[in-house]
Amino acid sequence: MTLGSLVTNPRIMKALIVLALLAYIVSVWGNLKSIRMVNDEEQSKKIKRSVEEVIAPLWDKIHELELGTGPKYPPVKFLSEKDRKRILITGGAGFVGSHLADKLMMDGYEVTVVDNFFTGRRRNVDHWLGHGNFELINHDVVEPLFIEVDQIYHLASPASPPNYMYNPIKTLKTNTIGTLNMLGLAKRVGARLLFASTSEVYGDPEQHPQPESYWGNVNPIGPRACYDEGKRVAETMCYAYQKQEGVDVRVARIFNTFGPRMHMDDGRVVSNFILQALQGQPLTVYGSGSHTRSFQYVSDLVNGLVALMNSNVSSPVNLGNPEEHSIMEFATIIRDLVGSKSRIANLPEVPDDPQRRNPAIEKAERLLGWRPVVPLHEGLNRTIAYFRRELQLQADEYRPRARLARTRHQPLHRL
Ligand SMILES: O=c1ccn([C@@H]2O[C@H](COP(=O)(O)OP(=O)(O)O[C@H]3OC[C@@H](O)[C@H](O)[C@H]3O)[C@@H](O)[C@H]2O)c(=O)[nH]1
Repeated sequence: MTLGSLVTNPRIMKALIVLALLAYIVSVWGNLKSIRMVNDEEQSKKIKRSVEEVIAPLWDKIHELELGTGPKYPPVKFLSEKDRKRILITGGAGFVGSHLADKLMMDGYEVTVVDNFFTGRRRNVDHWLGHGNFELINHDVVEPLFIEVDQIYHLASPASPPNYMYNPIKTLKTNTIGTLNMLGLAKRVGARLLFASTSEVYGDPEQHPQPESYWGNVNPIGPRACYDEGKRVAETMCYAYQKQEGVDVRVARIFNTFGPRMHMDDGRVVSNFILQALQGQPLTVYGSGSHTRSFQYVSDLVNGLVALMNSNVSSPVNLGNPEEHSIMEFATIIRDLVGSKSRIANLPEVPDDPQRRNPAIEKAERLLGWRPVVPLHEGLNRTIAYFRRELQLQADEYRPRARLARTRHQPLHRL
């Protein structure tokens, strides 16, 4: 059969056309496949690149941790096992408690902070989180606590008048049931307990300055009674446990204290005046402003608490700075230090407000070798700097306002 006859044969011709078509399809499919393979390769390279970008910082972090260059803590002294006491601070995330935690941590002790975060804040102690000597427990002292410790600083309680008056029953429970629970713990584990009492046990004092021997002048049914009487009965409990159960107790009567980490809007006079001066608001003086207070800086107080805890003085000791000012003087001092043009506004006086307060500190000087050393202006400047920073940090989120007391003449005047 010749080639010509093959081409002219229609059946063979059809078969040749089908074959040619098949060959074409196969070649097109082959080309497509090779194009797809090139795309796939590029895609997987891209994915690999972006995964590397995400993972790289994690590798750096792991490397950092391996080298021990992770979170940086303030320098901590090394103490041998024998000297490294286990210390509990109730209310340790609060204003005074967190400064005390700093000191005890830096001195090398094992510190357990217990707080219910009613007025305490996690960020006051978050620079210690993760440290081997530090533990933070979210717990309310109104419930019993079972841990092993050598010393207990029992500070848990709201301290600013608007805060402690906000829920008087809770303030009473914290100072009574809470103190019973902590004394029970001290008894069980043989720990020494220091109770943070207050100058408010002297009420509106008729003796001036106030020595520890003064019994006070407290209205037992007034608006401040939940705190004043709560603290007074807590002192009674300490000495009952000492007498009946042999618990080793210390009682610090703490006078007005200020410093960084005070709540900006907790309603105390220092925080109110600084905030008002920084925001150009009127400084609110309750009554004529002739009543007096004596203010100590927080680091002085912390040194006093530690000296008292480690002393052999078990009767109450005043801790305060005897430099006394009228509230009106105090308003002008703060306004001048802030450099503010705020005016001073006199509001109605608050009920049962103690008229004069000044600590007699001879006992602390004689028996503890302690006296306050930070001058008022220096402490105020540090506190003002802290409030300025806080206001900047919070500028985008929320504008704190000074909190005003409830007065005899409700509602409060508009300023
Ligand atoms: O805006 C304000 C706030 C307060 N004040 C006055 O300033 C004085 C001090 O008031 P604070 O609220 O700071 O503190 P107080 O002295 O009343 O109570 C304090 O006493 C000692 C501690 O135990 C407690 O921290 C707290 O109860 C009071 O006379 C108060 O009436 C003002 O005039 N204007």
